[in-house]
Amino acid sequence: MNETSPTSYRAGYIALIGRPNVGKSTLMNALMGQKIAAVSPRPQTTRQRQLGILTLPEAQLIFMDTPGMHKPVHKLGEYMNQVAEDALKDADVILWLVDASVLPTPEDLRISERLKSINGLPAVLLGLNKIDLLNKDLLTERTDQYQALYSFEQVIPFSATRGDGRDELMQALISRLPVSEALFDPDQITDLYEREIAADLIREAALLHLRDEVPHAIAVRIDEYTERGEEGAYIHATLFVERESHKGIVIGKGGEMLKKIGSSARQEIEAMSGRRVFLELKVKVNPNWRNKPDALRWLGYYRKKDGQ
Ligand SMILES: Nc1nc2c(ncn2[C@@H]2O[C@H](COP(=O)(O)OP(=O)(O)OP(=O)(O)O)[C@@H](O)[C@H]2O)c(=O)[nH]1
Repeated sequence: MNETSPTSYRAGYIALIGRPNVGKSTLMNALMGQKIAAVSPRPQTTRQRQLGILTLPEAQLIFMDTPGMHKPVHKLGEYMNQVAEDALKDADVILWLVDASVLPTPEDLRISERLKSINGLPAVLLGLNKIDLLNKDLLTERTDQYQALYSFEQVIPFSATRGDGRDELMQALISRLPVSEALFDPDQITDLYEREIAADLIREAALLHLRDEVPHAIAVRIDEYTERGEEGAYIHATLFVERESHKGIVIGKGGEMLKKIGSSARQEIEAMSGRRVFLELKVKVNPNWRNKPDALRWLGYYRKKDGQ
């Protein structure tokens, strides 16, 4: 097969869906060979849709990493669910990821009901992730349990962290993309600007270091992102929390916590951007920001498509 032939090249969109914490961002980062999506052990790390563009000699795979589908409890939650649904309609193939190490949950059931309620969906593949945590004898049984949820075109067991099944997964996806020329420049790997990625990495560092009740109420705004030539980049960012008490927790005793968050985030941003970074963080209270449409808008959580 001639790899450059326009009649054999494939390109298209792959929607990654699944309940929070099943490994969508981990898979995307692993396939891309670099970190472009925030990953953390806490659910709902991914808030906005973002593209990961992987250009290979035979195909261009455009991954849409979507926020985990969950029951919305505030406006931000509603926004996140809407983003996920939009991605489904735009996709050429849907990859529904589940955590094979556990039984299907009520949230998985909700997703299956949602998919069944949308007409004219593209092919839906089941990605059984985290098989490294599953006893091999259980794989068939677990596959049956998930297949009972939806009539999938194909089931692919894999492990995003260990790499098992990754080639099969890639082949399954590529074979379902339309024959097309590349849709993005081969050098482009994401549609997010570096500063948006940096904001996500700072939020991720905060999620990793903080205790349960605070993290979801944190938003990050990049106030300044300046190139300083050979010296690297200077970034000033504000972490918004909902309560005065949370501000104290984020800053920590003698500023220790904020220092830790800043130091982890700086290392991640340096790895992502390939240059030195000077990072300054500040914490501000914006009460109940998750329920304020104007705050959501200036923090970037509006639906770009509708211009809302
Ligand atoms: N053991 C194991 N852990 C995994 C695997 N894939 C992902 N994880 C872990 O699962 C957790 C959640 O991963 P994420 O990639 O953030 O999950 P997500 O589905 O993007 O989550 P949201 O952003 O909340 O929607 C992280 O701690 C990952 O390291 C896997 O194949 N095996």
